[in-house]
Amino acid sequence: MEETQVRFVIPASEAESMAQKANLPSVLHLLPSLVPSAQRLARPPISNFHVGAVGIGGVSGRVFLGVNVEFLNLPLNYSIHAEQFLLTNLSLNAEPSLSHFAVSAAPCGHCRQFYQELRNASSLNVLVADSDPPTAFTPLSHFLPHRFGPENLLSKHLPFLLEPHHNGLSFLTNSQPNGFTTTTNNFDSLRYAALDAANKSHAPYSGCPSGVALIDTDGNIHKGSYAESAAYNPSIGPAQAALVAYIANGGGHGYEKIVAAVLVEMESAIVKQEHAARLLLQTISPKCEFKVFLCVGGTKRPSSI
Ligand SMILES: O=c1ccn([C@H]2C[C@H](O)[C@@H](CO)O2)c(=O)[nH]1
Ligand SMILES: [Zn+2]
Repeated sequence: MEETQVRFVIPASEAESMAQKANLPSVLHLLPSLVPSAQRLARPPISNFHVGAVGIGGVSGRVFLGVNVEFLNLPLNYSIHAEQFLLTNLSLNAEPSLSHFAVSAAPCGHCRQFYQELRNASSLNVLVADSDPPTAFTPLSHFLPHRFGPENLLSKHLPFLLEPHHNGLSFLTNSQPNGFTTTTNNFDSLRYAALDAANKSHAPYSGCPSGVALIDTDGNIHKGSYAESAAYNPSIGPAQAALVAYIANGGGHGYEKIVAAVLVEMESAIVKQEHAARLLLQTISPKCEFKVFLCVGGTKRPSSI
């Protein structure tokens, strides 16, 4: 597969014709064949270990890519695993479920845990493409038996990760901080994009949803929603999620093009993203102007829509 053909989201019809052209019986067979192309899109300047994950949306049949992303000069736990990138990519494209994915190396324990957030976690099919011939698709429950997951903490009637919901957040009146002098004239769009991302955030454990929106020098906005794990630590922060969008939307090789960022989180939040998000964004793009807007509303348990 030529690299130029591969994007982070492949429409279902295109995936089908790619499978046909490659003489593959179905799009499921295409997933492992795209793994090497995904690996080439990874950004691991610390490990130089390229991980690629390729999954198929359970509803649309679109094919989604995920790659690992590491950040120089930051602690390792700011990194994004390819499997986390993949789920974030589905989320930002409003794909409500994942049925199969292929990945270049066995998913680590942290990723096995993160995938427990999906309603179909046990029957999600995983193919590890590092052996020749590759192993067959195998249910995630094989990789993580006796799991800890959302059911340990929450009712199963609540929306799971990727399932549509709205957190009911809105801005405090006069929430524009004094002295915010963004050089972009799309500032209001940035603020509302971050609010939209916060409203889509999956934060049922803390009740503290949040979202980040970035703007680049071309005026493109990239937004990401905070997504929690029942086991807390595998959660993905809103700035990481927005960087997934930046990369998946074809943002440049580096991050210097990111000129401004807005975080929206709740005034009453007991889990705050502000410091971690600022540290991440200003480390990778030192000139990035970073502001926080507080919001109110929301319920501890998001409502399904
Ligand atoms: O399940 C895994 C395990 C590791 N990595 C990445 C994280 C880091 O960037 C590099 C080395 O661990 O590989 C993943 O993307 N997925
Ligand atoms: Zn992992």
